[in-house]
Amino acid sequence: MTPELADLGLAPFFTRQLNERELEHAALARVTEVQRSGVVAHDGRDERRYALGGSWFNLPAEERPTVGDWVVLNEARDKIQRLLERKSVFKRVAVGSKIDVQLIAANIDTLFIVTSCNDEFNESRLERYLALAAEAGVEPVLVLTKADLVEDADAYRDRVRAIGAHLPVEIVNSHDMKSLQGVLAWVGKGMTVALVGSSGVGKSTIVNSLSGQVVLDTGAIREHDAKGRHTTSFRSLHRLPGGGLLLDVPGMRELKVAQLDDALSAVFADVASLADNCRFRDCEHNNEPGCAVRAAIAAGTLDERRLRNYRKLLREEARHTTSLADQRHREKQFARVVQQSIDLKRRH
Ligand SMILES: Nc1nc2c(ncn2[C@@H]2O[C@H](COP(=O)(O)OP(=O)(O)OP(=O)(O)O)[C@@H](O)[C@H]2O)c(=O)[nH]1
Ligand SMILES: [Zn+2]
Repeated sequence: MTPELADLGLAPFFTRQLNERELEHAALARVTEVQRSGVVAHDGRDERRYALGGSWFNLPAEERPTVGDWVVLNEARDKIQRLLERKSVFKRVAVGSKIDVQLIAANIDTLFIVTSCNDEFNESRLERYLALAAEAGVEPVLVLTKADLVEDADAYRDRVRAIGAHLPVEIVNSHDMKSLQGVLAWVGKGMTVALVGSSGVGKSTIVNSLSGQVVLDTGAIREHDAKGRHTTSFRSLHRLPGGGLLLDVPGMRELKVAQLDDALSAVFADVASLADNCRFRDCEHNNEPGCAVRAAIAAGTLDERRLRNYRKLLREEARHTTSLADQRHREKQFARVVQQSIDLKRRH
């Protein structure tokens, strides 16, 4: 594989998926834009459009290429043959008469969850983003901006620690490259990052600072100059001077809760494990006797807000999964829970 592909984020995770024939003859490309009946992809030399034939559109949306995907080209390098398995994927789930999945971006390594050291800071919103990152399979890094405008930025670090003791946190002034060194460490060579966060928290400012100069929007690969300062941009994928790639698609900025299921119990593992200790297996943590969750709230070791937000996200999640099959499954599960609690009461 050419070094240019490594610059585009090609990693062993992807090359391992190639068969022998492909390893010898095929070329790879990374998708930089999705269009109505084709995609734009970069093969390490050029960025060009590839038409997608009708057979691609018979596939579910999740099996069609999205920005960030790696694809195998034919030997003539004019057609996409297949899609490589993804390391991670962000998707949006719209629920109407049927569930409609829309892919936003694939193969992001790190998600910068950007928030400011001021009133914009909101634990519940951060938990929502953390759940999204977990669902997508992406490592989250919390970036707290506007540290230069407050006395005690570390207080915000503590508030993040209360959500997750091991979450990586970077406290920055987005205008000041010196304070962005910690952030820079997450965008090493070949790493693909994306940013989410409310409007005005400083996402664009961070990108401009990291880029060191205006992000070029031409497609051609430019050689790094002697000082390695040039930034190159391929549609939605911007190459940063440090060797990392920034994936910037409109959909990322408006990310909402997708299908969260397991991700929620991961982000709220503390609540879930407390609930394991409730006397009743179907405890709703209201006023039931022997409720371990209520006990933790009373003891001050669990924030009631956290329980509320967990419930709210669970409810949203429930609304998102309303296909008939799922409904039946839920009904069965519910019947089982009811039976369990009847059994439990009999035994007491
Ligand atoms: N003092 C200070 N100002 C900042 C910092 N980060 C961002 N700003 C300012 O905040 C404003 C908004 O920053 P943007 O980078 O445009 O925010 P954004 O997140 O990209 O916003 P959207 O494009 O609406 O999503 C600008 O005026 C920035 O100069 C910071 O760390 N310190
Ligand atoms: Zn309980």
